[in-house]
Amino acid sequence: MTPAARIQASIEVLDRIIEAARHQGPPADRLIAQWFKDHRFAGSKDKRAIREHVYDAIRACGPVPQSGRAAMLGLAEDNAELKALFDGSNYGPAAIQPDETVADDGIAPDWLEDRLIASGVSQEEAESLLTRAPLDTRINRLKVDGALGDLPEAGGPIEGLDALRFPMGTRVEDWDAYALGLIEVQDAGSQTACLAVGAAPGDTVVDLCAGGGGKTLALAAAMQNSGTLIAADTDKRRLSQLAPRAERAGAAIAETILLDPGKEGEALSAWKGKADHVLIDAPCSGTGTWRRNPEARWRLTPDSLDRLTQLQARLLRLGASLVKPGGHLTYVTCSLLDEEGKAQIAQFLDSETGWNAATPELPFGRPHGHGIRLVPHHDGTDGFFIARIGKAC
Ligand SMILES: C[S@@+](CC[C@H](N)C(=O)[O-])C[C@H]1O[C@@H](n2cnc3c(N)ncnc32)[C@H](O)[C@@H]1O
Repeated sequence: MTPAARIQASIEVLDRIIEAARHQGPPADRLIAQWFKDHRFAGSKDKRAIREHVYDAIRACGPVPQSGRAAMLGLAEDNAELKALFDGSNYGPAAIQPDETVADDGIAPDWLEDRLIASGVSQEEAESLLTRAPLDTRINRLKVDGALGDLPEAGGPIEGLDALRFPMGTRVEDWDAYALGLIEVQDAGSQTACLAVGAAPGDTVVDLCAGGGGKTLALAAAMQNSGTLIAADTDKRRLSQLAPRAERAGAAIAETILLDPGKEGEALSAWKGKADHVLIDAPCSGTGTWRRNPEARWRLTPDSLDRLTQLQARLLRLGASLVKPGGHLTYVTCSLLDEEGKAQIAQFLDSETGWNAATPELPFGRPHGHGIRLVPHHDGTDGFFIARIGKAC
């Protein structure tokens, strides 16, 4: 494909992504993969270039762009080389017309930018949400005693964690060490959240929103496969990913429970007041993960955010009911919006007696309300709010 044809292809892909963002359709990654499947003539260099153009354009547009072409024109505004490719050549994009619509730049749709500002997120911090994330891995201590053997790439140790960082796009999934469960892909922020829980061998731990089990596996390792570890979620598809992952990681104690939305407490009644630790990795807006899913900011609406904050408050109360006297609850969101983090914990502590803030010293993050906040700009991790609260004895 010519460079101009790659731009036109990127415009077509962006059209699909914009349409999907407006109607809660498939995520960008899946749409890009589908486009490549439908256009087999695209070679590996073409694919790499198209993927890069598409993600650069998504990052460049704050609000949802009017069209793929408007998004690409927005990206080309400060890039003369890119602009020159709008040359009307065969398979390339038509020449730029005077008064053509150009998408707005910015961090996010206006209402969402306002919410970030209201949550005390600085311009620098907000911009860091749209940078590119490295690939972090956790060394699985259920399988690795001492030093990890040689890997195809060296990776840099992440201070404060038992972890290695690789450049973005490193294909660790192709490595033997990954297939053998010696390393797990997990952002350093997620690893920090697992550390906050403070799970130890012999404990009873409930991972209330376990999803595919990324944090469950880290908890099993912290517990050295000793104790009770419940992984619960309402999403059958995600929860079903845990068994093969646990097998690979040697996480023998993870037990899954599929929850019925609205009736979660019934399935968990056996653990009421019994858990040493409850982790709530709550469903959230994901504003802290825009480095990986930049188009997620086009999908969020004030209504969907309201629904999420209501669900978070409900899950917080449900999780708290499982904690035994003297036990702890760790509440986590990969979001920098205070209504999903700092304010949730403040409201809980204001309205419930017998609980106190107990967030431990962690390798990343700065104090934020009763917890800590991690931001790519400061911590090099995804954005997170993490708070641990303790129940009186
Ligand atoms: C941030 S994700 C969890 C990611 C997971 N802990 C990990 O480390 O991979 C939030 C999860 O909450 C789950 N969820 C949504 N509503 C829920 C509910 N009512 N009860 C329990 N889990 C719920 C979602 O299905 C999703 O898997």
